[in-house]
Amino acid sequence: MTQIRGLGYLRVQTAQDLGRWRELLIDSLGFAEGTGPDPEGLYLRMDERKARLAVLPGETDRVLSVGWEVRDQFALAAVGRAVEAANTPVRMLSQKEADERGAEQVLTFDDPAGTTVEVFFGPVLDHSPVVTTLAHRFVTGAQGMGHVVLPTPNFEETVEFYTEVLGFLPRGAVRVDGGEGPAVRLRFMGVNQRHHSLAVCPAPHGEPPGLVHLMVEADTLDAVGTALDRVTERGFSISSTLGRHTNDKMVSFYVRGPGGWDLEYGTEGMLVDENHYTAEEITSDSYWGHDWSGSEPLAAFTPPA
Ligand SMILES: Cc1ccc(O)c(O)c1CC[C@@H]1C(=O)CC[C@]2(C)C(=O)CC[C@@H]12
Ligand SMILES: [Fe+2]
Repeated sequence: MTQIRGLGYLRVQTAQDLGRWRELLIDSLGFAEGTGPDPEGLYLRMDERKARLAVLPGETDRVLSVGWEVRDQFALAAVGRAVEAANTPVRMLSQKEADERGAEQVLTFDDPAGTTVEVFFGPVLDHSPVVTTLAHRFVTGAQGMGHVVLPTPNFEETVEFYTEVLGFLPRGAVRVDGGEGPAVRLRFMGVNQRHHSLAVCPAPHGEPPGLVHLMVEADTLDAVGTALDRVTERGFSISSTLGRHTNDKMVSFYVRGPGGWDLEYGTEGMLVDENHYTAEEITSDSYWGHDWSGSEPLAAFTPPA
């Protein structure tokens, strides 16, 4: 049994205009503005948490850390022991660093792809109303913040680490090789009723930004449709049109953010019942829609210049 309860937060660095990020995240996708220690940073709320997403100014566009939540200090200690037993060095963040992340205590280590993982307990709440420009709610709670798709240059090792060391449950796969030659799969993994909180995707170069997409879920199709109108009006590039996925049944679209990775914005994701679920291989990403033909190349898959 995994100790990890869900995706808790995501911290990214950006070299791009924070005003443009604001147009995307707050004005279009309906994130609520939160607060945090960096006066130049953008802190986004989805619920009663202080900040679920932090976009912080820096030299390059890259993921700073992916934050996974555990129940309490005992679960955090158990994760620390498991990671150390796998010969991966771990470090406890300082009080100041934990405060910056809005958590009581945070453990950090690198995954085999080089992504900085943070595991935390005791998220700090902000009880002020979550004021969004879409008048909707984000689906979080026991399903966590959403899901991330991480690129990795050493796929098998990365999947083993998340499943065998951190205890993520396999939640199926999709072949991305066109069916010929050696199988190349994108693998989905879950830790709660959300079908996947994590997917890992083979990427040859291990290039920044170290992220393929972040998915967040809204409670209504109207919020998703309205968000799609807004990103289109504001001239953001639509990586994929609206469609319904075959595995998690999510209706979503993908929009390219200023950082070279996508935000997937969806609704109607299924709830997995672990008593009956088995990991399946899907042969199409969607029942309908999800036309990727207009997508600009993802930074994570673009070879270094
Ligand atoms: C297949 C699928 C199901 C549920 C999801 O939340 C989800 O993001 C995906 C992946 C969608 C998409 C794909 O299938 C083809 C390969 C793609 C374009 C990528 O390289 C990243 C997203 C992938
Ligand atoms: Fe996704």
